[in-house]
Parts: sequence; C-alpha cells; structure tokens
Amino acid sequence: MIENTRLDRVLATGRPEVGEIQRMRGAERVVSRIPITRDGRVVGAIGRVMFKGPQQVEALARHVNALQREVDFYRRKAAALRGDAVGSLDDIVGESAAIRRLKRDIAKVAPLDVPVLIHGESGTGKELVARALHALSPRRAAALVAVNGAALPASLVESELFGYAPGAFTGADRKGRKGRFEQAAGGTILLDEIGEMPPETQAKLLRVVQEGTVERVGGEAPLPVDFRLVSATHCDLKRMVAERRFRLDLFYRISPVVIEVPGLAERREDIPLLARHFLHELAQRHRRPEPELDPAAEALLRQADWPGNVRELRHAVERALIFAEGERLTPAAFPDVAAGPARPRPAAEPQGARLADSMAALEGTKIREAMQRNRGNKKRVAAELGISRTYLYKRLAEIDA
Ligand SMILES: Nc1ncnc2c1ncn2[C@@H]1O[C@H](COP(=O)(O)OP(=O)(O)OP(=O)(O)O)[C@@H](O)[C@H]1O
Repeated sequence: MIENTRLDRVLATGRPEVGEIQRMRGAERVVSRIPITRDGRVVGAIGRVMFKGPQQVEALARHVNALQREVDFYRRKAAALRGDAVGSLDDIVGESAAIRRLKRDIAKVAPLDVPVLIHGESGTGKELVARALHALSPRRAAALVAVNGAALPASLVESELFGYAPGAFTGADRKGRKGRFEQAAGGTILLDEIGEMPPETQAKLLRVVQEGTVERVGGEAPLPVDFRLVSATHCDLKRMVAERRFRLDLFYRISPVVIEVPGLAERREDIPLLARHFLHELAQRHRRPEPELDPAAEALLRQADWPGNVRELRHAVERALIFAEGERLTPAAFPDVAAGPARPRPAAEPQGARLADSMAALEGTKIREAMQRNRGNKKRVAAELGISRTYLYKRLAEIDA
C-alpha cells in the first residue's frame, strides 16, 4: 500500500490526475491516476508510475527540445536546398575577389548543359558550388543526385550507379531498382571525389558519359539517360592522368569547363565573415545566444592555417560556441586554433626546409597524435581535426608510405 495514495480521491471524484508528482518511499515519482467507469459509474481507479522522477521528465523534455531544434535546422536546410536559384548562390559566403569571381563563373556556366569539373582542396565548398550550378540551371526542377566516389564499394558500383533489372540476383528487389543516373533523369548528377574512383568504375562511367545510356545489372537493353554531369575532386587529375591513375578519355569528357574553388589561405579576408556566418547559423541551431567575436579572436582566426578550409573553420566555431562562457569569444575559446593545427613551430622546423614540407610534417604529427588519442577511430579523428575522412585516408596513406 502506498502511504499517501490519492486513488481514493480519484474514486470519489471520478476525475483523472495525470502527470502529478508523488513522494513514494522517500523518492519523487511522476504518476497518473485514472478512474475506471462502467455505465457512467466509477467502479475503480488505477494508478501508474510514468517516470521515476521529475528529472526524468525534464531530461525527456530537453531531449525532445533538442530534437525539435535539429528538425527545424534540417527543415530550413532542405528548404534552402530546394530554394530558388538566387538563394543558392547566396549560400556561398564570401566577399573576396576570389569568391566574387567564383560566383560569376558559376552564374555563367550554370545555364549551359556542359559538364563541369569542380576542383579545390578539401572543405572549400565544392558541394555548395555543385548545388548552385544545379539551382541556376534549367534542370533545377529535377533532382540533383550525388554519388561519392570514395564511398562506393567496388562490389556495389554497378547496381548503385546503373540499377538492376527485376530478378537480377537473389535478394534483389523484385521490381528491380533505378540506379543513380536514372534517378537524376532530367536533372544533375554530381560525381563527388571522382579522383577516388577505381579504374573499373572509370571505364563504366566513360561508357555512360559517351553513350548517354546505362545498362541495368541483369537488364537487356541499354536505357537512355538524360543528365547534366558535374564532377568534383581535390585531386590533381592531370597529374593522375600522367601517372596513368586516371583515364585521359574520361578526363576530357568530364572537364570541358573547370571551376577552381579557392582555398581559405587565398581569401583570408573572408574568414571573419565566414566565422560570423557560422556563429549566427550555429547559435540558432543550438538555441544559444549569439556571442560576439572579439577582435583578438578574429585576428587569430584570420592568421591561422586551415588545412581543412571552411569545414575546419566551421568546426572550430562550433566547438567555441558550445564551450563558450559569456557573450564574447576571445582567443581562449579557440584553444586548438591557438595551438596552430598546421602552423610550423619554430623549434620543430628543420633549417632550410620548405614551408610546405614543414607544414605537411606538422600535419602528419597532428594526425598521428589524434589517431593515438582516438585509438585509430578514423571517423572521430576526422571530426576532431575538422578534416574530411577522404583527406584523412589520403594523408594516412602518405604517412604510411
Ligand atoms: N563559401 C562558403 N560559405 C558558406 N559555407 C561554406 C562555404 N564553403 C564551405 N562551406 C561549408 O563548409 C563545409 C564543407 O563544404 P563542402 O562539403 O561543400 O566542401 P567540399 O569542398 O565538397 O569538401 P570535400 O572535398 O572534403 O568533400 C560545409 O558545411 C559547407 O556548407
């Protein structure tokens, strides 16, 4: 028997009591008491503990709030991606001459149906450029379908890109499935990280690009497909062609127009603008008051090295915002940046070394340290360093070599 039960009250009044706090054996519980009626008469009452305490309700409410914020954020993002063409170009933040030139180039090339190759270091915004190209093209009402060359397992390449016919293999969908090229019908296909595609995939892509048809796995006739081809890479494809790691014929097909996306080091004047843009966006997303960036912090961000470019800057700002105390972000809010993720420390720099070599060496050390700290978990290492996983794999391969 619960010492202070109110079930007798519910029996007497016939009124339910939902979500009330009750002390039971020294602990607070959230309970509900519901009357049981038959033919309009109260014949009993049932009490249930809903939560083990108000803290549990609060935690749940906090969780629901956080999820709601995430949903709002992704809704806005989705709306922005679907949004009109102008909005898309506006998503590329920056006032530097390099960014203004980039936007001009995008606006010029977007309406034409030529293939475009977007080249730039990791994290420079190549995907944003691809989205803007699509949004400013006559194909904007159809889909933009992205395929990541680094993430496609060799065994799945064909069915993923070209789809499969009904009953093509055991376990396959009985109706068959469209591949990415068919999904992009009337729209744009983005072949991201195209430099990472293995030779067999390159050969298959070449056929699609040359002939404008795909053959579903297990299918009989080639199907015509209508897409605008946009490719993106951080690799030097010309060098890869010279080293026979990338097909020359495919290179020609994908790159009638090349758009170069500048790295952050070439447009430092955009750094404060980008930092404030992310502060604003992330403060909204995390429902935090938007702190100010103090001049010393701004100077720090401006002069820091950003091997992971805009993505890395965004991570640094997000970390600062989350751990911020007070209304101003000082350099102390950016401890990792202060440590200089890729800046050569004078003591560590060998005499006469080229700057690029010593930066690469320092970056290697940072990666090795982070790998140790995270026990080899590459996902976490990439997140911690603010670099893409592809870039991490590449650097690890070089470090191991
Ligand atoms: N000019 C910019 N303005 C606003 N946000 C940007 C800009 N450039 C990049 N970003 C943001 O930085 C992050 C990385 O950009 P994105 O994924 O487009 O880079 P990427 O060049 O495709 O990188 P990777 O080669 O590693 O795939 C994204 O969150 C993107 O929104």
